[in-house]
Amino acid sequence: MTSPIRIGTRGSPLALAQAHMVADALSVTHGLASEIVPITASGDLIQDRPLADVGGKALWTKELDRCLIDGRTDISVHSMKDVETIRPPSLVIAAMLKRADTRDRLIGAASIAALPRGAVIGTSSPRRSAQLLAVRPDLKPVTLRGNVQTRLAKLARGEAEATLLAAAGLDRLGMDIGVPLDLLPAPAQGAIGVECLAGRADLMRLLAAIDDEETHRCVAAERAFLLALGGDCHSAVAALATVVDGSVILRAQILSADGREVRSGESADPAELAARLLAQASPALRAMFAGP
Ligand SMILES: NCc1[nH]cc(CCC(=O)O)c1CC(=O)O
Repeated sequence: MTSPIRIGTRGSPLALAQAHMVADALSVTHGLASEIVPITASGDLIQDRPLADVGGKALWTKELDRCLIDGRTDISVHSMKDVETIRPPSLVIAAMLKRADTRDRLIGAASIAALPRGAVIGTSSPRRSAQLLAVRPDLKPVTLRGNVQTRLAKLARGEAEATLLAAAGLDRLGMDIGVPLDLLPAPAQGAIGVECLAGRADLMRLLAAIDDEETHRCVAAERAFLLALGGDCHSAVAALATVVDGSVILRAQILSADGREVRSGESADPAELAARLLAQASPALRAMFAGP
């Protein structure tokens, strides 16, 4: 390939940092030049409401997908956590970079236990608020949207006393803040995916060389679990796969919004685990999911 590879990305500082990581990998592995093409996603324009209320994960990918399909970009770089489980059939996630720290970090207190009674916690993630409420029912989750910098600015202005952010994102931004928590993360947290047109065999070959197979297998298992649950952006779902003796083991949980019901389990089979947790769940929790 002679012309630089055009890398479509969202324009937030985190998204740009991730796009540069993919550009570096292509440069190191193949000596290839690339060009970063920032694209505004509809999700970036909506800052005042939880995303779950305005259209979900497609808000992050729709414009990037359009650019690939129209040939304005060659590849898209995504936080895999923000990518819907069902993708357009003409696109394929051809590579995932080696996964970073999968944990959340708490910012604003030394631990969950150290938070003052009734503390206001800024997060728009149903998973994070349910997991917090499961251990501290007195806490008051409030919506806190925007990119990492925006959320931290809102925190500094006193919109909340504390917040949870992904360690991977903070690390990629060079922000050494917060304390890691041992909560089970969102499916695919910490993984960066590279997508291209399924018809571009030339690109798929290049991307295969920067793919981290273990990350890819684990994220695929976490996404298979999400797909089998039939969850949407309102459902609180956590999942983390690891490779143990060559096999993928998935640990996962589904939670009610108030954190009073938590169904957890472990399996080598994502669909089996989804079916098992749904079978254990109360009718109200099960109703949060479309099911297998
Ligand atoms: N939903 C926003 C989002 N998507 C991916 C990351 C962090 C990076 C990652 O998980 O790879 C973040 C920010 C956050 O949750 O703190």
